[in-house]
Amino acid sequence: MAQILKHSEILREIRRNENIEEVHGDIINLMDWLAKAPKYTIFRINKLRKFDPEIIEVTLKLQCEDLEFSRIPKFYLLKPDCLVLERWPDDENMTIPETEVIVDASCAAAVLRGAHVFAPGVMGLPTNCQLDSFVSIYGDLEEKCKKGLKVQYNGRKIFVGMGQLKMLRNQLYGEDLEPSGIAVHTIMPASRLPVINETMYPKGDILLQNLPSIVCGWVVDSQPGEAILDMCAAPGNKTTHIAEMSNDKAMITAIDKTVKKVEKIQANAMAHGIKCIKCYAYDSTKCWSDASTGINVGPPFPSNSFDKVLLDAPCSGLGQRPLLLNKMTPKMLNSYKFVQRKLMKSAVAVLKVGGKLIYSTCTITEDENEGMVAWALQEFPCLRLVAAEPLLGGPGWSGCGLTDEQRVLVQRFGPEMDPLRPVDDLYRDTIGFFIACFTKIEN
Ligand SMILES: C[S@@+](CC[C@H](N)C(=O)[O-])C[C@H]1O[C@@H](n2cnc3c(N)ncnc32)[C@H](O)[C@@H]1O
Repeated sequence: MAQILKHSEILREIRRNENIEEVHGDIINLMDWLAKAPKYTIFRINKLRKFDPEIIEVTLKLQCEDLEFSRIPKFYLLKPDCLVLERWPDDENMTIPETEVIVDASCAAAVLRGAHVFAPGVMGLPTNCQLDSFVSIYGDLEEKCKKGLKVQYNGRKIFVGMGQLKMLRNQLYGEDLEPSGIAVHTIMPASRLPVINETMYPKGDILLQNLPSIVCGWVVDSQPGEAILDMCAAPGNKTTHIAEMSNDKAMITAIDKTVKKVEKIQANAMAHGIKCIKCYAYDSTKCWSDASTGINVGPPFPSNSFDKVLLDAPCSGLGQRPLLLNKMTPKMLNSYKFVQRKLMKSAVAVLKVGGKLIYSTCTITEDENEGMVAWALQEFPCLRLVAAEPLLGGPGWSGCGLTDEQRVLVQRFGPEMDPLRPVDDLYRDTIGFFIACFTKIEN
């Protein structure tokens, strides 16, 4: 349970309700939910390319034969740009091999979401293993397993799946060795999510993306000809989505802090066959200056420049699932709202009157979500909160500075069931995420 948060004081920072007794049960449920993988795998489909679902069907049928199962998981297009894959049926039995491979916590989390085990994540492997033998994959929950362990690991560990060994000890451990590539080919994660990945398609055709991130693109709803600023864009997963939604016809400006990060956005755009994105390495907290002449020369930009601004803010990232290990301290957790406020200030300045500002985070804390919305509405009287449509996630938390009328305008993706808006299981069993949408009514 709440062991995933090393610092129990963090619980108080997540939801600052004065009556902590009242919300304690909710927070414990939230921690349990965070520790598990979502029940669905989601891929974003590149609308600019033709998508062939048969590749997935054929792959799943082959896996089904290997596993000696009788049927494949369900999969379907939720929308033309969103593919949903369900889990392997629960009544099909999985065998658990005796040989144990120990992997680090982030690798274990990836396996639970259907990934293979890559060499740098392998902490322990017995000496007498055979290539292609079947192994059980365990995640080290305490970071106490020494790299290269030869014997059984007896620390706190969690079974995350079974697979087939593709590398031996001499390829994984040794001085001056920097191993790369797949060390264990995952066959069946403990979550029963299918092992399907982007490499089965030409680069840029499909992208593994969490459903709320895709919803965020739908909220931006980019149209051809619109001037759109993506203030915190790297690696460009939402930037490429909004470009694709506009059929590569919006005028998108993407910013991130460093040249390296901007190169990632450019590579992503190229793989997706997108031309309508201009990228800049810049500090978005300073992306506004009235001495500037226009948006085409890059930041800083004049006031009232963009039809839409996406502020997908740097955040504490506590919505990631499964969250198996977390080193966040209360001090770190408290630091994010300050940069978010600075970014919000620039976002409001460069947004046109009548324009749309979309604020999002992949975290669960009140301060970074409802708290930011309440702060922005108080700080910028020119802003009005509008419905972040399509409203697919739940309403914002109560007791966090928003009225019920305001709570239903935002989207909080989490396990809560709020009578203000029932939410379909598909949109509840995602990562923790938050989206709010504002419009600027005057200067
Ligand atoms: C949540 S991630 C963005 C993810 C991205 N929108 C996507 O969907 O692929 C936040 C990003 O904000 C960037 N960032 C943080 N502070 C920034 C600043 N002052 N100016 C510009 N970018 C910043 C980080 O480098 C990071 O890439």
